[in-house]
Amino acid sequence: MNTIILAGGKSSRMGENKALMKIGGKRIIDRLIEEFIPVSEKVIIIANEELPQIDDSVLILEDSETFKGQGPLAGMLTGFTAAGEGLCFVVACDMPLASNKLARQLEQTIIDKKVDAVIPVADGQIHPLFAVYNTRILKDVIETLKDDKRAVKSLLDRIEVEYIEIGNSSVLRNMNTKEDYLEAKNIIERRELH
Ligand SMILES: Nc1nc2c(ncn2[C@@H]2O[C@H](COP(=O)(O)OP(=O)(O)OP(=O)(O)O)[C@@H](O)[C@H]2O)c(=O)[nH]1
Repeated sequence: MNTIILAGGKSSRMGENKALMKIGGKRIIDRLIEEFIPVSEKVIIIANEELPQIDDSVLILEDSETFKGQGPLAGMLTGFTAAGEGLCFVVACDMPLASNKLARQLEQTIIDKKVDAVIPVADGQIHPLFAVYNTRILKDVIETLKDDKRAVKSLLDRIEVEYIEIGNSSVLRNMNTKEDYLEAKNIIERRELH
């Protein structure tokens, strides 16, 4: 499995690049790289601005010119193209609690069920930006973007998806605002103190 970290958003609600914010003295992007390198053949980051000092083993790419900045689907297009045939785990750069354990569970499910994507559901909410996809859906990603549909949900309507209920999980917590950041920071720093 390859891992694609989506980091090409505008972070407009946060007011600063979410990927580069620090928790416990470490940037969130570096936390994600460390978490997913051990379970990935390749880790690929899709970003639209410079990310300084990233681990040498990680590939950093930009959105394609055609769909630049058009949302997470544009990043998935670049990531799936670079990854080639096979399975890709997609994670947003604003999920500092993301764990490789859950990613591996999703990977096992996509292998067993032979579907196009496996997406976790928590508290009735789907999390397509923490999910495993088979890159054979690349053409569906392109068609969705060409139809000017930017929501990942529009892609899901075209492909075969297995949803897995995982209950109430902080692993899937994402951060859009300063308040979300402080909550995630508290959880992680408290955990790392013990
Ligand atoms: N490559 C790429 N990633 C994106 C793009 N838009 C959003 N993302 C990523 O998708 C994830 C979810 O993004 P959002 O929180 O919805 O959007 P955002 O632009 O980061 O933040 P806001 O500007 O506050 O909406 C984050 O990891 C973003 O970095 C894009 O156009 N290209």
